[in-house]
Parts: sequence; C-alpha cells; structure tokens
Amino acid sequence: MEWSPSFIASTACLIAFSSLLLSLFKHFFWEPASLSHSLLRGGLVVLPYSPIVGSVSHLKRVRDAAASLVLPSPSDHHIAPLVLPFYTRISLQAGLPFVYWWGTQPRLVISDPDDIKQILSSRFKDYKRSDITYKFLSRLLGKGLLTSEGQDWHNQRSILRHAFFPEKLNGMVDAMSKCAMEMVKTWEKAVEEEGGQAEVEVAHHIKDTMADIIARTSFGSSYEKGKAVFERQAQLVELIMQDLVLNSTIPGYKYIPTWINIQCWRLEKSIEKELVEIVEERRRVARSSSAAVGGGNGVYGEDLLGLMLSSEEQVEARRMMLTTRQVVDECKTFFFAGHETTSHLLAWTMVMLGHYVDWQERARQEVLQELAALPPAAHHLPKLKILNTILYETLRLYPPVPELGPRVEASSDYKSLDLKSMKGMQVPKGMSFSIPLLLLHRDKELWGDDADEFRPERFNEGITKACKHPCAFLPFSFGPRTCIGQNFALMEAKVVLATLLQHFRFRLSPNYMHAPFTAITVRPRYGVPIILDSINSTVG
Ligand code: HEM
Repeated sequence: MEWSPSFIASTACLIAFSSLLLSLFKHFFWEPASLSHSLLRGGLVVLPYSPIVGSVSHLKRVRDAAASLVLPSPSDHHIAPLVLPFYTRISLQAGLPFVYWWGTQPRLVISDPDDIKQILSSRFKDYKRSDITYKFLSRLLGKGLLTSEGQDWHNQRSILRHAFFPEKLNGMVDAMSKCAMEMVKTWEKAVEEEGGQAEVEVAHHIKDTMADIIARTSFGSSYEKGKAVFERQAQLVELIMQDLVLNSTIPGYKYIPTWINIQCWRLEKSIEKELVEIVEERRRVARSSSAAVGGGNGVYGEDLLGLMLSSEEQVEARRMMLTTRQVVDECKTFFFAGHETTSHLLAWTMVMLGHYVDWQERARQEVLQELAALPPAAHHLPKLKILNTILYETLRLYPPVPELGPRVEASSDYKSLDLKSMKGMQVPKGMSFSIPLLLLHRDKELWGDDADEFRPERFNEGITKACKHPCAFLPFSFGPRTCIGQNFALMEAKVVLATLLQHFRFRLSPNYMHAPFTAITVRPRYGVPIILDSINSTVG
C-alpha cells in the first residue's frame, strides 16, 4: 500500500472526525446515561435524560402551563405550583431530593437543611455559582461582589462589609423616609382627586420608590445623575432578559450586532462612562476637602458610595483597595441585587396587609404608638416588632429569591461532600445543586402543620424559635455569601411601610388576581391594585 500525502491526510481527517464523534457521543449520550443508571441504582429519583437538552424542554413545558394559573384567594399561599412549577410537580410525585438534567449537567434539587448548610457554609469555598449564572450576570455587573469568586470576592467583601454596618446604615434612614413621603404625596393626591378613596396599582409606585431610595442612598449629592444611570441599567436588564437563553448558551453572543445587542452596547457605554465620572468626581472632591481640613473621616460622604470609598481607607493597611472599575461594578451590583428584591418584598407585604386587615391594624397601632406622626428615624425601627414579624412571615411565604441558583464545584481538587440527599453515594463530579428556598420555607417538618398559613406571630420570639433548624429560613441565603444588603433591605422596608401605615388604611381591590410568578424574583403577575383611604388628622 502506498502512503501518499493525500492518503495520510484523509486518514488523519477520518481519525480526527471519529474521535470527535466519539467524544460527542461520550459527552451527550454515554456519560449522562451511565450516571443516570448508577444514581438510580443508588436509590435516587432521577428524571429521564433527553440527549443534549436534558430535562430543559420538560421544564419549559411545565413552566408554560403554569403561566395561566391564578389562585382562588390571597389567603391561598400554595404558590409553589406557580412559582417553581417544575420542582413542585416532580416533588409532589416523587418527593425531594431528585436529580434533573440541565443539558448534560446533572442537578440535584435539595431541601435538607444540613446539606444546605454544608454547601453554603462549611464547604462554601469548594462551590461556586454556575457558569451560566455568571455569563448572564457578569454582562450586567462586571466583576462586582455578586459575580466574583475566591480571593477577589474575599477582598471585596472585606472592604464592602464596613459600608453595611448597622451604625452606618442608620445615617440613611432620613433619605429613605423622604423617598417614602414622595410616594405618600402621590397617593394622597390620587385619594383627594377621587373624593376620599382611590384604587392605585401600588407595585410600580413601590418599584419607583425603591429605585429612588437606592439612588439617593448610593449617591447622595450626585443623586440625579445616579438615578438616571440606574434607569438605564433597568432598561439594560430588560433587554438582556429578552435574549437570556442566547446570551448564556452561545459563546461570544454579546459581540454579534443584533438589534438588541446594539441597544445594549449603547446603554453599557453610557452607564459605564457616567458611573466612572461620578466615582472620580467623588474621589477628587474628597481629596481636595481632605487636604483642606487635614484629612479625617466623612470627606467621602455618608452615602453608600462614600462609605465604600472610605471603607477602602480602613483596610488600606492590608493593601486592599477597590479600583474605580470595581467601585463602578459594585454600584451596578447594589442596584441590581437590591432594587427588585426589596420592591417585591414590599409589594407582597402590601398584599398580605391588604388582605389580613387585622394585622394591618395591629402594625399601625404599633407604628402610631412608637412614632405618632413623626417620620421614621433609626431609633424607632428596632421597636417595630410586629412589623418585623410581618416582614419575616412575608419573606417566608413569598421569598423574593425563590431558589438559590445552581452551585457547582469550584476546582478540580475539591473533596466530595457528604450529603444525606445522596443516600450514601459519593457526589459525582460535575453535579450541580439547586436549593429551592420556597419549598424549604414550607416544609412541615421544619415549620409545623401550619406552614402554609400566614401567621406572623410564629416569629414573636425570633427566627430560631420559629422553626426547627437554623437553615430553615434563608430568604437572604446563609454563610459567608449571605446577602450583604439584608439590614439595608429590612430597614428600608420598615421605613416605607411605617410611613404608609401612618397615612393610609388600605385593602386589596376586588380586581386583584393572586398569581405570583418568577422572573428572577417572585412577582405579582397582574400587579397589586389597592384601595386606599387617607387617615389624615387621625394620626397621633
Ligand atoms: C428583600 C430584599 C433582598 C433579598 C430577599 C435578597 C436576597 C439575596 C440572596 C438570596 C442572596 C444570595 C444569592 C445567591 O447566593 O445566589 C443575595 C446576595 C446579595 N445581595 Fe441581596 N437581597 C435583598 C436585598 C439586597 C440589597 C438591598 C442589596 C444592596 C444594597 C443586596 C446586595 C446583595 C449582594 C451584593 C449579594 C452578593 C453577596 C456575595 O456574594 O457576597 N441585596 N441577596
């Protein structure tokens, strides 16, 4: 046989092609099928694997079918079939835990609090958010706290945590209260125009007010400019969400000049430019005022941006500094992570108080007793205990983040976890984990037989007495990567609600339809129409 160059080339091509086919076969068929088999043999519930797409088409069918569901009444808190329809359907048939397939990646859905504790706390360094989550988020947020890992994350968190200390946040209550009063004035005007009572769709007013609060508390004196930037960021989120699947699956998709991408590029450029200007201007002013007064604290300002920049100084000795680029990414992160979440917490609390008007009245009595007609101040907030229990109960039944997105192993030399959910088996390499907080918060073993009822009094003696495990209530997650903004969020929720309770009695409109759904956060599908009555002179 003659070994001509063309024979050698075609043989090499054939070998390359065959090995490509073999590795595709291995990746898309053989490995998932054999893993499925061994997990099933070990006693786990595993959904059938469909080549390439895994369980994704099944998941989408169930989600689409749930889109038309409406619950009969706001006192029906069985929202899991609407909010996490896929998990609910499977767990009703087979229980938790179970494994489904995100493409070729196996995903274990767990709700055992000890297992959750390992993943989020004791072994948190070995697990990170999945690449799909990062692809989507890093386009929006760059490399801020939410999208960083390892040492990078650790340095940022060490600097930023100073900005969220309660004594620092206390200085922001005034700004929060002013924003809440703006909303009250708009609603009072509507009530006056309608002759003493008005129906208002409150969800979008709340969202605007929350945007206002985060812009004011982030940027203080540069508020107007900051608010305009955040408005553009909200548009950017909408646009990226439209192309979410393409963005997270096709490598380099964001560079293709589609109509949406071109809009995104424009927005990204202007957001970037203006945030850099705000940060550099603040640094410049701080430098010149510090030179004038001979240094000292407070020169950066008491808003989040100022606190971020002055926190840098406190850890400078350890040579940890945020670059302007990082500060810009943190500003975007705070808006993204703190705006929708808190808006929806407040919208659901309005639904609960508009339906359980006895709880509304109790909360109002407490607010009037502690504040009379005064605007909320930092020292009032710890005294609003009933309001606190109402917020916790709303966070339990309607957690704005219903599921902690997939965690995967962070490095190749990780040591496998020892999870009860794996029924004695080793966690296979490449397994990801999903933690459905919504289902955890309704687990009757952890919360008792009344887990599906709205009973704020279960929190009367704090979170630990309300449930049977420290990891049963995780609206803000748990462990080192717990939400950095949770004190901020609860503070603004209390300030806004206390202000509303001082000024209005309200109830849900008969037009309200109880249909929560998930679009990253848990939202009311048809808004929250509320009937408002002004309290006026009865306050105090
Ligand atoms: C009711 C309101 C809020 C809820 C329910 C909430 C919930 C959460 C949850 C569940 C996580 C963990 C996500 C995960 O691990 O996948 C998280 C992380 C985070 N949240 Fe919040 N959040 C709220 C408000 C805020 C606010 C107001 C801010 C900032 C001003 C904020 C900033 C962040 C940041 C930066 C992280 C990432 C922390 C890290 O990875 O170290 N959040 N939040």
